[in-house]
Amino acid sequence: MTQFEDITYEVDGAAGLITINRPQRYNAFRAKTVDELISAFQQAWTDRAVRAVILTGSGEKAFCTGGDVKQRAETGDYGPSELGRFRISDLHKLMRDIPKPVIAAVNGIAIGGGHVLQVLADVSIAADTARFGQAGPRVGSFDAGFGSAYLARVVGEKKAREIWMFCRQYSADDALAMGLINKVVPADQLLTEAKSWAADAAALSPTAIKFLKQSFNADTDHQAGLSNMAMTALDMFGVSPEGMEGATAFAQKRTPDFDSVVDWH
Ligand SMILES: CC(C)(COP(=O)(O)OP(=O)(O)OC[C@H]1O[C@@H](n2cnc3c(N)ncnc32)[C@H](O)[C@@H]1OP(=O)(O)O)[C@@H](O)C(=O)NCCC(=O)NCCSC(=O)c1cc(O)c2ccccc2c1O
Repeated sequence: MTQFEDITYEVDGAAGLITINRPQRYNAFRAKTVDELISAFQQAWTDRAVRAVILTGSGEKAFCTGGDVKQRAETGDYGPSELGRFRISDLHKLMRDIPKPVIAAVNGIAIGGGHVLQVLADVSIAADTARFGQAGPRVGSFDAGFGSAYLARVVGEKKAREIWMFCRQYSADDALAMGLINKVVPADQLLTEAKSWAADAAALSPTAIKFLKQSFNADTDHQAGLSNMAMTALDMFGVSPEGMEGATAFAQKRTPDFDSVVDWH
């Protein structure tokens, strides 16, 4: 089994269990974390014993809080990576393409790029203590690819626009009511519940599930092109004065002053 630094990966019954393990940063991801997540999802794809993948976060506070904003404030990027590029877009596509159900077990706050991961999971089960939301415009970032377009498919245009344009946080019950997640359970039952969903999937035809997942995806696969363009834009915006003001303000624990740096054209 591959040893990882930022995540853990184990096979538990029919489930490939991937846990983001950076609790000191509320399970925010850096480039290395994303490399490791890709590697774990690829292992799960080819392992016949794995019939569903569970994605969760370590500790009780956070599922994943997206990009590591402190790292970005320090270096303007998400740090070194195996292939020399930040592969979050590849991870998004992999979560969609892996022909097995991806179950997000949301154990705490899912925000920013961490929220996008739970949106892209095939199903999401949340602890009653979990919270949900987007944060990009607060920290000089955005996901104008799957993070916005696919979210709108999940919760509808009005709600998706509210989520991104006001950066509020929502409870697990709110998330369930808007169709953002599939089930809420007491926090101490979260992993048991997610594993039982994986076991249920394991009793079904793998090929039928593969065709169904590919069919569901086909209707939104064009969003991958949008995602490529959005990530190119984000690379440029992230290092702009406005993008950096958001990250720097977060790292310095102050309110961002976007007015002083915005380029109104
Ligand atoms: C998540 C919070 C709302 C929690 O607030 P709370 O008050 O409960 O806790 P603290 O704020 O005190 O946080 C505890 C502790 O964790 C650190 N931390 C939390 N989140 C992050 C993070 N994302 N990066 C680094 N560190 C984090 C926090 O600093 C505290 O540490 P101390 O040492 O001070 O104790 C709140 O923390 C919050 O709003 N967090 C930031 C959420 C956020 O803005 N996420 C990033 C959005 S941008 C993004 O995700 C993104 C995704 C992509 O896919 C990209 C792709 C390409 C380019 C850019 C991308 C990108 O930017």
